Amino acid sequence: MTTSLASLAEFRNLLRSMPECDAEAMEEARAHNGILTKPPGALGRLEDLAVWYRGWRGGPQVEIASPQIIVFAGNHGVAARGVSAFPAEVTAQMVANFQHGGAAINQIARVNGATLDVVPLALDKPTQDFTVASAMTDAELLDALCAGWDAVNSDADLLVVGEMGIANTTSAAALASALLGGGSRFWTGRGTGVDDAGLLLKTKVVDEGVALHADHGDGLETLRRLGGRELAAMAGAMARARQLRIPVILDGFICCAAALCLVRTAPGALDHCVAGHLSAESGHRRLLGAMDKEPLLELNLRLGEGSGAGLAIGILKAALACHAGMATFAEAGVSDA
Ligand SMILES: Cc1cc2ncn([C@H]3O[C@H](COP(=O)(O)O)[C@@H](O)[C@H]3O)c2cc1C
Ligand SMILES: O=C(O)c1cccnc1
Repeated sequence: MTTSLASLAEFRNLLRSMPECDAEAMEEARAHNGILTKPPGALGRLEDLAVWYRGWRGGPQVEIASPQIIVFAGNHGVAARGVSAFPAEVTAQMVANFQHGGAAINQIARVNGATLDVVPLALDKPTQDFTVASAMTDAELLDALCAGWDAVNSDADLLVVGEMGIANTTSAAALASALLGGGSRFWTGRGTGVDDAGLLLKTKVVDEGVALHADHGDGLETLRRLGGRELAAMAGAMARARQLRIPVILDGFICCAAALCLVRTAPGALDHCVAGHLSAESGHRRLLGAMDKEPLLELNLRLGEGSGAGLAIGILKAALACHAGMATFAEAGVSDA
């Protein structure tokens, strides 16, 4: 089945008419939490996660059996400005590493029972340097959104989207700065580990991009101007997951910058997403705050690839396993309060 989007206008329309969560399934899940053999609320956020998950899946499904992780890779024209501690060729080299099973995300996917798909996006054709032009044309943005949209497995019951793209923390900082304001230095972090001089240069580059492209449209148009193919593909995949009622775990700063573009195009577009972790990239806490998301984990990761979200799959699986597998007070013969 081909599911590709015909136009950016179609994507915008779809985003504004996405399915909502099933209030009845949520109510049922809440009531079920209340009769399990534990003090009320004692499983904390695990209880909320079970309610949220069941609300998005609807119906009686109570276990997570088929999580999918997709890593999208893209190259950035702005890398030529020297904003990363690593050279641009690392993007393609890491794609090969993902394909051979040698990256962090391969191990995290395996131990959490998730499939891992790797989708390189025109790696030999970097986006335009956003300090001189729009990163992508309309057609390039649409292609990348479609790549994300089409990569989602409709049989998956949970989705994590990750990325690989040297210089993409610069792009993510520019998106956050353009869409949320507050000044580029609030959003610009060290990424792969630039030194103080590198951070200064990176902040200046973000400033230049924002000066050229801010206030020129909605989240999607900002994504076209300041984003990258892998960010757009992540956005396309998150939107497709919403259409399929597949809950999504958000990863770090870059994934969240892509997500921000969706919610700045259609409010409510991220209601099916939960924040997997707090990245050590400096702007992430503020970015999560702007999206009203509370991270599940804080492990000082600053990697991307979907790593923090991939780790949170285990938390969500445990939440659903408790919800479905625990005995009720009546079943276990345990005295109720
Ligand atoms: C070997 C290696 C593996 C990675 N895996 C994820 N990233 C992460 O680092 C990059 C963003 O940082 P910056 O904006 O500073 O380039 C992205 O590719 C991101 O996924 C990696 C980076 C490197 C070097
Ligand atoms: O938080 C992230 O996604 C991140 C941070 C640093 C480098 N790469 C990714």
